Amino acid sequence: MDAEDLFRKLSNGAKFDLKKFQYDAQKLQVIKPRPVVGPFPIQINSQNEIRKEKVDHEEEISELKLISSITADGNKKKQLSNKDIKNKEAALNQEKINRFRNQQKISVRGNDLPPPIENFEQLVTEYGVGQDIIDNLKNLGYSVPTPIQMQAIPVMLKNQQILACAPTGSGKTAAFLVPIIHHLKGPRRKGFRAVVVSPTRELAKQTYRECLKLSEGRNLRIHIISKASIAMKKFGPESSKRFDILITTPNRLVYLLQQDPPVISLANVKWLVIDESDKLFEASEDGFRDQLAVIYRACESENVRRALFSATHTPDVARWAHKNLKGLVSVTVGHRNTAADIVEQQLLFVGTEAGKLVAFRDIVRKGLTPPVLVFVQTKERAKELFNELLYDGINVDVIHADRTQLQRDNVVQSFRRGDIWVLICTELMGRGIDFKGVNLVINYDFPPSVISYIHRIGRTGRAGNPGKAITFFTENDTVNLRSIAQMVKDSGCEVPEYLLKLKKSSKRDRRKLEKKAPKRDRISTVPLCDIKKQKKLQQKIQATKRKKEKGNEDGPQASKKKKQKP
Ligand SMILES: Nc1ncnc2c1ncn2[C@@H]1O[C@H](COP(=O)(O)OP(=O)(O)OP(=O)(O)O)[C@@H](O)[C@H]1O
Repeated sequence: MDAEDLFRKLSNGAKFDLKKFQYDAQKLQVIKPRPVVGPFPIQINSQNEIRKEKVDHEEEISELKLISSITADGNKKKQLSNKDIKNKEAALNQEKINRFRNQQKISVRGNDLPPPIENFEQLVTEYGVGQDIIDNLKNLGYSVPTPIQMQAIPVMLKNQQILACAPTGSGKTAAFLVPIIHHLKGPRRKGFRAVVVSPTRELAKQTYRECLKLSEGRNLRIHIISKASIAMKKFGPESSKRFDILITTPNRLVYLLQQDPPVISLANVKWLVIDESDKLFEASEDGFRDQLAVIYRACESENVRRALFSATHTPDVARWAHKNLKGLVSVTVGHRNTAADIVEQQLLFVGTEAGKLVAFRDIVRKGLTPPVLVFVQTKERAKELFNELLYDGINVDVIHADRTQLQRDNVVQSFRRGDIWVLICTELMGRGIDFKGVNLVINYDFPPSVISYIHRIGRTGRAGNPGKAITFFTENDTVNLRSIAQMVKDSGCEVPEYLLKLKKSSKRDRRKLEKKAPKRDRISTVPLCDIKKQKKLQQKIQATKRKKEKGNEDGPQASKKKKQKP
């Protein structure tokens, strides 16, 4: 009888939720004991350990000094030279650093590596970072650094170029913003000295907001390129001198750079940060990679430093970074390309396309705890599902590339405020977006890649909060199913055994799926006679929303925009 059978027997044959009863299962060795990999629990739990280790380490060093003083008196056989003591001290220090990195699941490669910080105060004492930045961090509720912040901040403070990979929701944004704000000090009227590139406008806006908060009191001029600022011809060689930090999507920046003559200069840029670097390196239809090349060339200063951040790692980016970035330090937290295991994951077989709505309604019937994010593969399907759920009377909205920027902004705001409970979205929202407290992510359509799965489900389980992700799959979703099932299992969640034994999909099929979404039946169960009724309802809702949006535009948003003006 193996341990699992024994466990079942002890529990009267009941099928145990191994995730829920993880502690008992680990004790009975039904599952392997797993260290908590989520960034937040590790560091919070380990604060006492850190203190204890510090004491142990100090004791070791003073013991070393004591031995040497005894030997100096000639009471011991071998006298330790000063050099020996120094070497031994350095070895003990390194051992301590390694132990700490192991605890925090930080692995690091490169030369001249700074030790990780254990608390934000060390930034003041060891790197001369202003207390105002630490206060700003504290005001945001960041009392202890996350593992990526522990290691990436010192690396960037030492002006080293970095390739960083850490789980979704683990605080990468502050990890690159803090050193940049420190380096730039205050406004200089030299034009942009730091650029942060993000794949979507929503993410750029979020980073912009975090940058404003972290740099409060420094008067740095932070700018985000908007359609309006382009239309108003806000840029020009002189006017852009007023700014210090630029946060943007690649296409808008490239548009300005490619004007004849260019209306924006990146000649004084000291830091170029590529957030979601693997996405921006994709040679996709969006042409991100080509756009990135234009930006890269425009940052022509000899001293420009680059920092690449993402939750997922692709060999392409790593190869490029190692080849092109001098003195590169690579920092990885946890295992590469794994799902944040603070998220409880479930793979749900729904048979056919029609089964998805049934399953969704079943989840709603059992009780849905908002906010909920629902991912579909295309904007057409997002609209279809929206119509269905609207008909069900669910408090739902939808975001996709066809909506106007104002609509997109308003939807994001409403979802953040809790006015919308269920938000249907496409891959657009898959990366980087930090909605506080998303309880559930539903992959209504199976993700096109393992990387996409990691980012999508990473919209929940952020900043140490638990989350849940349910992924529907039909009999046609075979590509990547096995890999994703393995990932779910490795995170300690249950998956049906047969999924792990499926045939591995070919590279060609995986590529094909990434390039083109598979054909699926329309999402629609609304009887024809009700369609008219539904359209009317929709028009009514849209009209109310438009009214609201107009109100918002004239109201607080407009005054906020005025405030941000340089
Ligand atoms: N040191 C900290 N202590 C507490 N909360 C933090 C800390 N650092 C960041 N956070 C919070 O954690 C959440 C996730 O941070 P962030 O958006 O930077 O994650 P990320 O690693 O960039 O995620 P993704 O890979 O999905 O883009 C945010 O809500 C942020 O405010």
